[in-house]
Amino acid sequence: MTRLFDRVALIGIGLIGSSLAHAMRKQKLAGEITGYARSEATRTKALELGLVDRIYPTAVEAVKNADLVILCSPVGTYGALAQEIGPVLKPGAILTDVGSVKGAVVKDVLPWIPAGVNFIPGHPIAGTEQSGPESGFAELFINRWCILTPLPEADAGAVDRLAAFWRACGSNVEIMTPEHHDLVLAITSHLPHLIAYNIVSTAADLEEVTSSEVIKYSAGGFRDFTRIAASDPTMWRDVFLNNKDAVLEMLGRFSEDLSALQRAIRWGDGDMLFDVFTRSRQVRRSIIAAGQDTASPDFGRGAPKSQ
Ligand SMILES: NC(=O)c1ccc[n+]([C@@H]2O[C@H](COP(=O)([O-])OP(=O)(O)OC[C@H]3O[C@@H](n4cnc5c(N)ncnc54)[C@H](O)[C@@H]3O)[C@@H](O)[C@H]2O)c1
Ligand SMILES: O=C(O)C(=O)C[C@]1(C(=O)O)C=C[C@@H](O)C=C1
Repeated sequence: MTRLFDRVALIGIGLIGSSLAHAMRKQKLAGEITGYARSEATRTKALELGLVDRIYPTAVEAVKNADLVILCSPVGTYGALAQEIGPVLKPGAILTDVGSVKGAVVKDVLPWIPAGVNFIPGHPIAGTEQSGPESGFAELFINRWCILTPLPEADAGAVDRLAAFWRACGSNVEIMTPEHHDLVLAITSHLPHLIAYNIVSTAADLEEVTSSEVIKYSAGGFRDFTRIAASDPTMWRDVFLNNKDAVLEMLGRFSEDLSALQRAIRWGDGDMLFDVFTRSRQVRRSIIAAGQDTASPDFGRGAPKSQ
């Protein structure tokens, strides 16, 4: 793979930042990688793991002369970071992010971006419940979607360069509006996390009553929820605070459907339960048929496609 950017700056070196560093190293996409991390421990770890060539205690130092700047911290931090780095971004540079929400990011970041800098929001639909600089791996983005939500006035050449970057990391790239992204992700990612946090929290309350039986007898279904519910609390707090409208809309729909199931159980409506379960099973089968089952042992083992 060829070098796509001379200098890439990573702002925040956690799961996604470190995975990007690994992917860039593996595919030789960047001449040089710089980083910003707030803690001395993360800065030392990032150098030790070879994730970055140089790492700084301020974002301003990290982004100087960078051709591509990627915000990889929780969504709630982007506005203040953009305000800080906006004045020192290199003219012609691309500023992007990996945040799980897009509308709020545009609102928070855009006001601080000088003319001549290409701000192109992005979101890799790839992750795990792990966090921190040691949790990343180069294959994370392979065969996964990366959604870009460029503004209508975005420079087409810059969008193509960023799309080429994500393809080189192994992803398939899709372009959509921030509003559409937030609505889709509210049901496919945000609500499932809320449900997982809630069911595990309810079970933890019951734990006192059942004295450790929840852990002892946790079967596959509950265990799968605990994996999702082990995701980073700061990241997910910021997701829900910043995608409020779409999540509340989907939560409303979900609650109505849950009430319908509750009613079916109460009144012994087996046909309804059977129909809902049959349709849901079909969704799972479609995901597997589309090759999007990340739990499969073969998922993501292939090499990134060439551009
Ligand atoms: N985890 C996932 O599954 C996933 C998937 C796709 C996108 N995302 C998005 O990627 C971003 C990072 O998530 P992650 O999973 O890598 O989280 P993470 O917790 O592993 O890493 C985030 C890093 O940002 C640092 N950070 C926090 N506040 C900061 C600030 N003000 N300035 C600089 N750094 C700061 C933290 O110390 C941490 O090292 C989030 O915006 C999240 O929405 C996460
Ligand atoms: O696989 C997981 O652990 C994830 O939760 C990844 C996941 C998702 O919901 O699919 C989580 C948040 C993101 O913004 C993108 C991906």
